[in-house]
Amino acid sequence: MPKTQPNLYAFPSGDVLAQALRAYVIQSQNAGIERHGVFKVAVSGGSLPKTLAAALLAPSSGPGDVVDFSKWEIFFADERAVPLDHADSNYALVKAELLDKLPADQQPAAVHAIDTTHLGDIQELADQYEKTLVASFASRDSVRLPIFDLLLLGCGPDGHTCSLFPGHELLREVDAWVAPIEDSPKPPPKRITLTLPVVTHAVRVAFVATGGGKKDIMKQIFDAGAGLPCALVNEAAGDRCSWFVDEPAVEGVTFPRRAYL
Ligand SMILES: O=C1O[C@H](COP(=O)(O)O)[C@@H](O)[C@H](O)[C@H]1O
Repeated sequence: MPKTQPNLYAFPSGDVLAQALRAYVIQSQNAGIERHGVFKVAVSGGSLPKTLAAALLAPSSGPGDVVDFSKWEIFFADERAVPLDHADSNYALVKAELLDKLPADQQPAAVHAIDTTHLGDIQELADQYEKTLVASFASRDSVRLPIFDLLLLGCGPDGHTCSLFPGHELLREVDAWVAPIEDSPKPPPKRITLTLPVVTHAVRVAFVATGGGKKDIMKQIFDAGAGLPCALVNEAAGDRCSWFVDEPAVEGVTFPRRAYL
């Protein structure tokens, strides 16, 4: 069977990107709710939460354009081993950008932050977060991998995503759902992350990358296929993977763009 390609959607402005991202997330939300009554989504930190908030907090334009946070079960694609109110915490960022801005009747069904009693032992931190996934996605014996409805990911300027870094041995992890990393090249060094098999098994994976600072790595990911973590996701997920980028981020990239309809 021929391998499918990821969808590369490039937009002239952040506003247009946010509108398309909103439509895509709502489509994914509705499919998840239809499938199992909730929407199981994992989010990243970095630059993503701000763009996501711009997309999701916009007023609804009609009955087909409804973000129903009360059906959302939110997980973290990766997290830093810091307290939940620390400036480096991905949870703190998502809370400040998005969760704190939701009205009382639109609080998510669940927000799965890390259990901070395990900050000193990141293997334990990862194990505990994996147990959180097991509790939501059924037991590890009956489900080989959790299948998220959607992963909302960023792409670092080195091609990392989640806390999966180029050339790191964690890219070869095949068993664990959640893994610790002690030597992240980007600070802080201690983190936990969803593993590559979990990322690539999601129903949908969406990357958001904006700004000219990403154009060199985007060329490597799309035109050179250089074995970078983001490129590995593209390769394994194919057309289940969609990129929402602005024009500066893909300047010089020859990989064909698709129109977002
Ligand atoms: O360290 C991290 O970086 C990536 C990418 O961040 P960005 O600011 O370049 O978009 C992010 O997706 C990840 O969650 C975070 O822990």
